[in-house]
Amino acid sequence: MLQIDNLGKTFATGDTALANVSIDVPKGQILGLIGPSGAGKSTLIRCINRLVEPTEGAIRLGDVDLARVSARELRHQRRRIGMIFQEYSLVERLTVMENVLSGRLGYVSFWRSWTRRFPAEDIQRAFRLLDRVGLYEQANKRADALSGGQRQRVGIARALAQDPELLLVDEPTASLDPKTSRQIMRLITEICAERQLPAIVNIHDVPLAQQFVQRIVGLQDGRVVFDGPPEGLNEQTLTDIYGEEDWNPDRNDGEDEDVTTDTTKTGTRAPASLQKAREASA
Ligand SMILES: Nc1ncnc2c1ncn2[C@@H]1O[C@H](COP(=O)(O)OP(=O)(O)OP(=O)(O)O)[C@@H](O)[C@H]1O
Repeated sequence: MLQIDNLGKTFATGDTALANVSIDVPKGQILGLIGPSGAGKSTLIRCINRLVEPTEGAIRLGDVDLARVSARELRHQRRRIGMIFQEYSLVERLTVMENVLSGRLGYVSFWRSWTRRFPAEDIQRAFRLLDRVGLYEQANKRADALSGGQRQRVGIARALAQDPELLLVDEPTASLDPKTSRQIMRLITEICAERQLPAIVNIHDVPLAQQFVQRIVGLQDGRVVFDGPPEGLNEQTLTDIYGEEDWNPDRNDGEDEDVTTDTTKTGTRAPASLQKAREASA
């Protein structure tokens, strides 16, 4: 479905953010993108919808190479890609319904979008989506009256309103508490399964990724250093991705403690992040 081939990005500053990145994402697969700060996760997501121009490589969505399409064609192609953002990117003073309908803006005429007069079928679709994300009753509320989790549900419904073939999800839970984060990840994964939608989720929280995604790609310094199932993450592969000191949050908290083999808290020698993921899914 999505085929990223030998993708590279070097910024004008000379910083190489991505090098030789090749990833295929089949229909319905949810891929969690992990890696330390500066590894290139956002750049990869932004190259796919060409918010950042790739320096080399191909990004095929179906049979269209998004890296090669003209600016005019790109507007059309972007309708095929739904985006979900960390900070929701809602229009706060508009209602929930209006925010969801804004996902249809790429499909309606200039006049309709300017006057915000959407076809009846778009409104029906928006109600169905609000029902699916559990916000049917909130349709007429202003976005700024919602909780963070509810706002993210609006963001999900808006992305789906454009009937995308691919979801790009950038840190969807970074502003949410742990329970709401799990609810949002569960909703995204269920919806992807229902619609056979492929998704790339940029996610900092490794245990959360392990709990919900089917495949993990680890970036380090712009290169893919891990590509496999969540069970493939272990002390060695996490060290490949995050470096010697950085992948275990417990280790960072305690200056001199060596907690990678801490048996007091976990009762096992499993890396803490893996242990947390097991606990969360238990
Ligand atoms: N506009 C830019 N100009 C120059 N360099 C940039 C630009 N945007 C990103 N970079 C560089 O590209 C590299 C990858 O950055 P990117 O933001 O993609 O990383 P990231 O993995 O998303 O990090 P984080 O988790 O902190 O968001 C970094 O070295 C960064 O400094």
